[in-house]
Amino acid sequence: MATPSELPSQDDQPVDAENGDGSATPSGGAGVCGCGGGGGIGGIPVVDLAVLVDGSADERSLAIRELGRACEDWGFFMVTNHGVPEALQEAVMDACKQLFSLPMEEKEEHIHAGPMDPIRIGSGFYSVMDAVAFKRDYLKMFTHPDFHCPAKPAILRDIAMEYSSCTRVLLLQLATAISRSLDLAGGRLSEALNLESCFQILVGNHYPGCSRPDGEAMGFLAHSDHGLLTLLFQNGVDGLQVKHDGRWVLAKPLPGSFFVIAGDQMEIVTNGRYRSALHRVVVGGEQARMSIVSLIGPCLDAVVEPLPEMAAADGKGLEFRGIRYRDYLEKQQSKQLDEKAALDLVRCRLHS
Ligand SMILES: O=C(O)CCC(=O)C(=O)O
Ligand SMILES: [Fe+2]
Repeated sequence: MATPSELPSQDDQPVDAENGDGSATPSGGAGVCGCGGGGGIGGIPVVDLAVLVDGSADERSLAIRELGRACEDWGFFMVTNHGVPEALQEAVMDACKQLFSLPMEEKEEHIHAGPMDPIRIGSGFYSVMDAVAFKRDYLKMFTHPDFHCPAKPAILRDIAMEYSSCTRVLLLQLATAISRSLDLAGGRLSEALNLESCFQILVGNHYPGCSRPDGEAMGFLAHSDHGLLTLLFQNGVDGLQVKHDGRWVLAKPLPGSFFVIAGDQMEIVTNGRYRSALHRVVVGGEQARMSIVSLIGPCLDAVVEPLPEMAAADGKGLEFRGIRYRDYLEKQQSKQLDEKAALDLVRCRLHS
């Protein structure tokens, strides 16, 4: 359970990445360029996948440069025109909602699961404010290379399988473009991390609404994700915040977009050039918040270490030691969430 010091304080309030009228639009325009944000009004970068994949050669190379800047400056961006059907997103959200409302005995067998079990259902109390407890319920399921899914609700299986494969394609496309943004061949990251056998999980997060609309509390403590890339969408209730330039920024999605979050394996393999993004969830409104996460990491047996090209390129030497992703995951999952402390397990030297 979080201590009061983990609650957002007055001077820790997020900067709104929106335009003052409640809308969030890409600050640079989403036209032909693949990434419309990052400059101007300080918005979260926006990457247009259609431009990245199908644009002219010039448009693609500009989009890749801007994607690289988004990874370097934020480790967090939105992706639009991503090709994942909206109906599929709604279906997966709905199926997860059904799972959370099942009676306890229907979920029992997965509630006592350990961090490396392929299906886990749990609840985490993260904070208390004025005796009001805020809670996060979650479902975690491993979906690749082997697909696992709770038996109930029955509709979840096919939907989750489809959503998992659709979002895996998208995440692998982004990994290829990110590889290019590092001046490497498109397949370099995939080859180094054996992404053909990538580890993938789907996570459903549910933060129940609260009858005290003035209350605000942590739904999910500040952390970075353990994998390579995380894709996330929400049910229309804001709460996700990302740390940028030392300040918390409220993440407001463009309609139809996903958030993409760089994880710890991205930081290791790029030798710190693309750092994992610190993010958290602050909840407290009357409406329940839900988010659906699809995360890919390296193959569980891949030893993740800085690419030699990256270590040589910046001349600062190796920032991280190699580690098998499975070992990293086990260690990270068995510890209390503590911002980016898990990365210290593999840090060669603490940078200033
Ligand atoms: O609910 C959210 O928006 C964030 C969830 C998250 O950070 C996670 O599942 O790792
Ligand atoms: Fe996360």
